[in-house]
Amino acid sequence: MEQLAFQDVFSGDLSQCWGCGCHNPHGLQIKSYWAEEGQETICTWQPQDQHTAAWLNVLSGGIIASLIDCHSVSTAMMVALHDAGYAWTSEPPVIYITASLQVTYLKPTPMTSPVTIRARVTEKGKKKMLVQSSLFAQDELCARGEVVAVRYTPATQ
Ligand SMILES: CCCCC/C=C\C/C=C\C/C=C\C/C=C\CCCC(=O)SCCNC(=O)CCNC(=O)[C@H](O)C(C)(C)COP(=O)(O)OP(=O)(O)OC[C@H]1O[C@@H](n2cnc3c(N)ncnc32)[C@H](O)[C@@H]1OP(=O)(O)O
Repeated sequence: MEQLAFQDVFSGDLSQCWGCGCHNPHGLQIKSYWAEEGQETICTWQPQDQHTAAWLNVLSGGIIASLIDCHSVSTAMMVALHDAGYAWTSEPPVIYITASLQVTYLKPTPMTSPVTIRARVTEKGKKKMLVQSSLFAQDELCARGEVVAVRYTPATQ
């Protein structure tokens, strides 16, 4: 049986996210998994020709930022659920959104092979989490990310 990804349990609006919504046909449709339950997460994604920066075989920095954003916020949400003792395999009862996103581009990222992002939560506050990540291509570290994810409470609640 295929392994369940974090994004497979998002439905409704969450499943339409451009970076990670599994029901957005125009989006990146990333899939995130535990590398180590409750601690580290992993996402592997294959770039397509249209994701190029101006040079052929160099991945767009904006796409890299989106990959890091979505994988990191998904990680924050799943770590929050894990810490609260909830199963993460059904629609999440808490939502995190991006408060800040910082990307450091270390090397051009090639597009001929999949990129892999590994993330972990390095600081936990009552309402916010700091998620640090590394993006690799062909086993080389090409970018680093730092995302502040904040628990989102709709105004109507
Ligand atoms: C905005 C509507 C979003 C609708 C939600 C829909 C979908 C959610 C999406 C995804 C969830 C599903 C899967 C995950 C994957 C996808 C990732 C994509 C996510 C996005 O693409 S989403 C769009 C871009 N995103 C925004 O559109 C945010 C606009 N913005 C705001 O909505 C507010 O700005 C908010 C909520 C961020 C904070 O507002 P707030 O009132 O809750 O914050 P508050 O003041 O209470 O702070 C609480 C603690 O966060 C710290 N804090 C706050 N802001 C900070 C910052 N910028 N940097 C560092 N720390 C910060 C404070 O310092 C305090 O920290 P401490 O607790 O330690 O004092």
